[in-house]
Amino acid sequence: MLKTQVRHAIDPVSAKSLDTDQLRKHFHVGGLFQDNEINLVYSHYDRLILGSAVPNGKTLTLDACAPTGTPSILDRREMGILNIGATGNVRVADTDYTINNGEVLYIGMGAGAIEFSGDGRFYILSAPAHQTYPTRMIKPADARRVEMGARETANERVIIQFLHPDVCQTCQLSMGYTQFVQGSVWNTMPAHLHDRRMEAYLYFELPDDQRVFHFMGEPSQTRHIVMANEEAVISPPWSIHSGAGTAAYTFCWAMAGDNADFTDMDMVAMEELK
Ligand SMILES: O=C[C@H](O)[C@@H](O)CC(=O)C(=O)O
Ligand SMILES: [Zn+2]
Repeated sequence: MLKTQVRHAIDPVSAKSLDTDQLRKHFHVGGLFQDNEINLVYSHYDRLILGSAVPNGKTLTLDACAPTGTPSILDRREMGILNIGATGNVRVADTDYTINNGEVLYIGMGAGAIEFSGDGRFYILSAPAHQTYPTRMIKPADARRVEMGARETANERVIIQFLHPDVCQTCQLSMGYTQFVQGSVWNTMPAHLHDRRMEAYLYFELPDDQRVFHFMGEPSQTRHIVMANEEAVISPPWSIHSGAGTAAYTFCWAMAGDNADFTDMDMVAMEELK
């Protein structure tokens, strides 16, 4: 079963006035990863689609998706899929790809219908594309690893870059995940902005009774959204995106927009945060 929802873009002036419920309605994405369902959220920030497929032993097919208006979802789009569950299978254009936990499949524009099966919990990301790049599997050993932070500041972590210009060519999608060294809980602090690109985070591998306080908003108007395991949050181009967990976790980040240069970000000085 395919379920879709659309989230319109909110400007920073409007966002200042939102209360907790309204902030969550616009930016927080809960209820993903339901057995036997494909759940997609079509965001108007750079038209990124994020979502999930949990085949739970059956076969789930993703083909037409009403918000894109095309016969098949990838007619004018590219896709990245991360498996956060047990080993599963994705079938694209008559080829079967076995995807283990922590591996990423890139699917180029025009691939046609996508079939999910096996025991995977698939996190799906898709952005508009202008040309076809080859569909391919990317394992953690093929990805770029960037070590960041320090134990003293509780932000020691490794950023593992899968859809990155040095690893896998894409039109605009960039994607990977960040893992923590034990005891570190802060992601993306010091914070940054990149008005050229929106971003989405999926928090996972977080114990069910723990939470991540995700920080968003303009640097001088920060707000927090409390995140549980396997929940996602949409980060507008004008917003910081940072989090602190009450326990360790992993998170998948993905971006769409202009300039796929990962390092093209504007750091926010601590004194600017309010
Ligand atoms: O623009 C890049 C993204 O915000 C993330 O890659 C940041 C991140 O994974 C981290 O600092 O832990
Ligand atoms: Zn970022």
